[in-house]
Amino acid sequence: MPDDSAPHMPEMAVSIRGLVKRYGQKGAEPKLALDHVDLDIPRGEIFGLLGPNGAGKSTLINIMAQLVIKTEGKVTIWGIDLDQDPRHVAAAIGIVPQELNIDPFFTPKKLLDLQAGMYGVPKRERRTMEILEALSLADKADAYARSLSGGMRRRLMVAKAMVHNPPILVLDEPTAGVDVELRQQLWSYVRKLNDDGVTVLLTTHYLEEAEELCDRIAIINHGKVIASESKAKLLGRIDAKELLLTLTADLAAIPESLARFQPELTGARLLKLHYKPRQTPFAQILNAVEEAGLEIADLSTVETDLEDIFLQLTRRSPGSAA
Ligand SMILES: Nc1ncnc2c1ncn2[C@@H]1O[C@H](COP(=O)(O)OP(=O)(O)OP(=O)(O)O)[C@@H](O)[C@H]1O
Repeated sequence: MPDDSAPHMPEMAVSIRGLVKRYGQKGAEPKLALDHVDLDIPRGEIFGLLGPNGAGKSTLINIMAQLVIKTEGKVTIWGIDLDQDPRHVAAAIGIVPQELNIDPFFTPKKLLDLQAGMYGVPKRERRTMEILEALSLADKADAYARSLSGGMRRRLMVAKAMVHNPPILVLDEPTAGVDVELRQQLWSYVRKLNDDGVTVLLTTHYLEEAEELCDRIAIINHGKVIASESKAKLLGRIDAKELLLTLTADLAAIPESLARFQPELTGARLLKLHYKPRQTPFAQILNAVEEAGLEIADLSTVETDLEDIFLQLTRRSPGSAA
């Protein structure tokens, strides 16, 4: 695990300024995939990068992984400028790609050894078994990779990305197409690595994953970062809640006096009201319901979730088709 006691630990694990990527296309205008992106990922956090398909997430990650060459801008990883010292940048970062490209005839132990060799980790400093243990793969250390389950293969990809002990781990869609149980397992591994001091950047399509796991979230759309803040702040952005009322008697028509709460009758006795908690005290709604002659048997409120915020932000952002 990264040595937390080391001096000169950067405040930001990743810092990006004015990052532009234009993909050249034969006979067509270049495709602007990243449009002056600024992004800071504080050390020690789990940071989620969200965005619709084609937003530019993979391009951003691939620039950090040095698989794609940027057009403009400055990328600093663990305090190191990508242009000045690409080799040390590569050493500071471990990437778990989306695809499970594992040679079926290697054993996990062999795979990690090869990877460590590739990164120039001296034999005596290799922690192959320690990493396999951390990812619950120790008992499969000598099994052929082809005999591993999908979940084990994914864990092996994480293990592979960690062999050179990078302080930053990047996971591209770690749980795409993965079942619920396995997703929970992977989340707990990511949390464990993070508890041990690893800064984690993950891209995801699953808003639930970001909500569950991330300290901070950036939303990218059409190559632009349209939000980047703590999860709590992001979730607090929308002042909107729903109140679900179960009434003691069937309701034929919604009383006019409740119109300001955009009421919806979702069942004979089920009434949904919308309100802005910062503007409307809860008691005011209950009074209005009582004055309208309705009797409440039960009630519950529904919080805004990341999905509402995501949809609102990506719809609002310029160039959006929605
Ligand atoms: N090699 C390329 N040549 C031309 N255009 C490309 C290339 N790679 C990506 N693009 C375009 O750049 C934009 C951003 O793509 P990118 O793959 O970074 O998006 P993404 O957010 O990762 O999407 P997804 O979630 O679908 O992987 C898209 O419009 C894509 O079509």
